[in-house]
Amino acid sequence: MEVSTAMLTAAVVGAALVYWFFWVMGAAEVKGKRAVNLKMGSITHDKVQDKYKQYWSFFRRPKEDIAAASDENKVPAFVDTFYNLVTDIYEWGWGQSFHFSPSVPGLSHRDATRLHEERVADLIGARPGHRVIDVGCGVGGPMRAIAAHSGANVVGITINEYQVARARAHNRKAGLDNLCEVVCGNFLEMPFADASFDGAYSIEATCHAPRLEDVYREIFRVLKPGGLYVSYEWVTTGLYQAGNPAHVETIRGIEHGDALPGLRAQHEISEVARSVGFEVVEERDLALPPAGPWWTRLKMGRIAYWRNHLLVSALAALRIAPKGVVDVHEMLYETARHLSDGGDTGIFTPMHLILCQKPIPPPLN
Ligand SMILES: C=C(CC[C@@H](C)[C@H]1CC[C@H]2C3=CC[C@H]4[C@H](C)[C@@H](O)CC[C@]4(C)[C@H]3CC[C@]12C)C(C)C
Ligand SMILES: C[S@@+](CC[C@H](N)C(=O)[O-])C[C@H]1O[C@@H](n2cnc3c(N)ncnc32)[C@H](O)[C@@H]1O
Repeated sequence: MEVSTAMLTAAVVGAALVYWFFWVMGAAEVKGKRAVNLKMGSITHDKVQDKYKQYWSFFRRPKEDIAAASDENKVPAFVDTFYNLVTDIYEWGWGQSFHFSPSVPGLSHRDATRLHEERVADLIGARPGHRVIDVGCGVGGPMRAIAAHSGANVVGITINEYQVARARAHNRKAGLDNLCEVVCGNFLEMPFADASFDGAYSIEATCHAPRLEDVYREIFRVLKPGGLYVSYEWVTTGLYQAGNPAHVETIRGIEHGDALPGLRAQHEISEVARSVGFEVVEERDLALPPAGPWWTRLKMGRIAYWRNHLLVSALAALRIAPKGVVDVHEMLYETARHLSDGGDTGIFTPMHLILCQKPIPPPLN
């Protein structure tokens, strides 16, 4: 082979490899969000690393400090920063639904996710003509599944402006913008009238509230009497021992890498629900057998993590992605380790289900 032919072949093969690495492999989980499109929400390129450092130093403090009265109002702002930093990486590496689900033999992750979401619609009896609120809606994966499955109108609320834009774009693309609406706001002070929703749900979102009672009280307020509310809560289980250093490290790791002001214990959830006026209809941990482990999806991704690390490092070096993206990606890698330790030991569950009803007041005589 002539030298020029060999060089040309090498160039073509090289170009094909780069294309495959960045554009084909770059779309790790769902086609549509590619590594080359990783932005960091509404943070400008030059501010990403600083914002990441601010986030990290806030959430790494002892949880008593985070919960201190003076800081409670700051939590939603840091949660907003967190979602600016992670939203694109989540979409790229996980999909449009930012939650876990029990693995189901024979079902893909996508189908198991959809099943976990449709369960919510069925539990609250969502149906055409109903107006349902999605508290902490992310980029709207669950909202679209629930609207499509039930025919109900769904209004999502998220603290993060970037997620609002992503969710609206996905709703339009899926042809569901007639049923799905997204609002930017704080779920601790929702911009909705009293008794304006027929049903409500939250999927792995209320764990971001410094005090669970504040968000549950708001949900109670906007629900119509008789309306049902279901939530998948992140909690420590009865197996967690506060005196066991390995347990403490796992739970602290989950809190730091997921913008959580402090995980609650499983038994606290129904106490809080009742304290704001709800009747508890059902409560159980969906992670318990016979459910398949929710954390295997995290473990199976080792090679994908390594590939993703190489990709984000290359993109940051080429200045296509902001420099801080590598730090954020490393933080998520560590978080995935703590989450799967939480699953292996059984000290943590992200799917403690609580189904509540707002009582109908007795008629006045
Ligand atoms: C409910 C919450 C988020 C839950 C999950 C959707 C996310 C928790 C940890 C995330 C991830 C960890 C590792 C990432 C990996 C290093 C990267 O290459 C690709 C994306 C990850 C898999 C990422 C995806 C989303 C999570 C599983 C919290 C915040 C309350
Ligand atoms: C892990 S994501 C889950 C998103 C969605 N439920 C899903 O399963 O795809 C948590 C969501 O809660 C939202 N959130 C956290 N704190 C909030 C607050 N104070 N007000 C409104 N939304 C909040 C985040 O912006 C994010 O959309």
